[in-house]
Amino acid sequence: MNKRRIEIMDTTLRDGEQTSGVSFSVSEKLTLAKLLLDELKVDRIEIASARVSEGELKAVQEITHWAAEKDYLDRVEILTFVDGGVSLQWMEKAGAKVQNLLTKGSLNHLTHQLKKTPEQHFEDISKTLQQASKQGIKTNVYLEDWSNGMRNSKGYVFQYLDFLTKQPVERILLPDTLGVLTHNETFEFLSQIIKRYPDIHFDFHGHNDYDLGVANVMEAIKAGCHGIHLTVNGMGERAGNAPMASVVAVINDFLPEVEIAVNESSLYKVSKLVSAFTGFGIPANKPIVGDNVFTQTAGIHADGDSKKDLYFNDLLPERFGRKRKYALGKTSGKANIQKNLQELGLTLNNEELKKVTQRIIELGDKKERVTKEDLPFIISDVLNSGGYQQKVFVKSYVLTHSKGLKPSTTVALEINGELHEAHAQGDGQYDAFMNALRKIYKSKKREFPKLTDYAVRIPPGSNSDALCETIISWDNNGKEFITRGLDSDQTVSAIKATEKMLNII
Ligand SMILES: CC(=O)SCCNC(=O)CCNC(=O)[C@H](O)C(C)(C)COP(=O)(O)OP(=O)(O)OC[C@H]1O[C@@H](n2cnc3c(N)ncnc32)[C@H](O)[C@@H]1OP(=O)(O)O
Repeated sequence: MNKRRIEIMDTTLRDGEQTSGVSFSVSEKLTLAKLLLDELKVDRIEIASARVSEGELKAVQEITHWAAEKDYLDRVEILTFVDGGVSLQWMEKAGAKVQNLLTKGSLNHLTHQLKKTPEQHFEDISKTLQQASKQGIKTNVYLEDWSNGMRNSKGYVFQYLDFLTKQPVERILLPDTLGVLTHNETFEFLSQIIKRYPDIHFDFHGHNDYDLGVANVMEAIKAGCHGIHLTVNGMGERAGNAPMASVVAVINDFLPEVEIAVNESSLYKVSKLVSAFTGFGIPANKPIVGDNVFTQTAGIHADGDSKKDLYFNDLLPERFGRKRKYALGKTSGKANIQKNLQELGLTLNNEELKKVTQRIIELGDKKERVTKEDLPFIISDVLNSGGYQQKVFVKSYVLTHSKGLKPSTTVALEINGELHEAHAQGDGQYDAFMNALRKIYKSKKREFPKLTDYAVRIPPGSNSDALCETIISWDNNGKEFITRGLDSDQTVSAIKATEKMLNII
């Protein structure tokens, strides 16, 4: 089958940055631009609105400098305004070569915001296009509020498109600016336009106000659109834009007639990086990239998977560089526990398995979070079998915190019956504690894992706000795991989580 190639334009760095509270630094924008084009392999990126700030200008200059060396300038776009050439001067300074000119796609916006007639607007646009051509800048044109335009002032939209399709324009960008379209309307409106102008390249830009972003993008492609606009993690103003990872999976799995260049296996990495740069956590249930989306929780599901992968769908985690997990909690059955024991290389007989399952269900009932790494401790406790022997003990420590002096600690650690002591300073008490441990492990030439995430919370369901839980993620030579500690003192709960880690590596 001859596949239809669709362009993916990522606008995380422009529309995504319009998420309230988000601002990328210059180096973050450059890092993401490189990752999006070189690794995720989107076709184009929109990286800023013109005129925004000095910092934005600097970021765009750095990206265009890099893009020029790679011959990517045609793939790097800037949102500009119909402002008598001010945005174009900004583009010149920034070294950018493609503008996405923001114009009015509804009579409502044109009349009330710009206070112009269609003829005046077209005249202004025509002058901007001529100026751009003189400067060697290519133009795509946004019809802002186009979706409402199609509902309420269709005559204006077609009058404008008749004008625009005769202008020196590369692509026409059709945004559902307020995320109001249904999937049926998206298909209907775009079909009408694409049939009328079959030789013009149209992009669709979907917002997610009704959670219809992905569905609308799908309909836009079916209607014959040539490009779509997406953001990583669905970042963007209000409810955000159509999210990259979900749309890519939908195209790959449900639209076999369509071809895209995006590299599925990089989606998770890019998503994590955007989350780290923006401080916007990825919801655990966000398709493809959320923490929980490849975790089976119900005992029946784990059982079906053990027998014949019965609860798998086409979204195999390995496609996205991820792994299937089996959660432990009150809906666990024996099969969940078995799956986790296999990973840890542990075996239990049927009787033991029942007892451990029962304890995990009890803990789940109390809203306690149980991780795979807790299993050895639970087994040891439940079976009191002596089968699991704790090897490493944090025997004693002193932590100091004082004004004007660096926090410091002295730690005594018992490893396989041998006592070690170390003293260290750090940026905080826990950092000092970790530095002391690192010293001991270095002197013993033992590996020490990297801490990759650290979260503190009051455990859900806990009646006391004096109790605190620290959940730490570790990476030991590519093997990732999580440990938890519970205490009334935040640092002590982190130390307890760390002691568990020392007994796992
Ligand atoms: C599709 C989208 O998401 S659109 C998002 C576009 N990007 C942004 O707005 C983010 C960056 N914006 C900014 O930094 C600022 O708004 C600037 C620099 C563009 C303008 O700032 P200010 O001069 O302070 O104006 P302010 O933001 O209050 O108002 C916007 C002005 O632009 C005008 N305007 C609105 N749309 C357009 C357009 N497509 N082209 C030109 N001017 C426009 C408005 O009518 C208003 O003009 P007025 O002050 O003469 O009434």
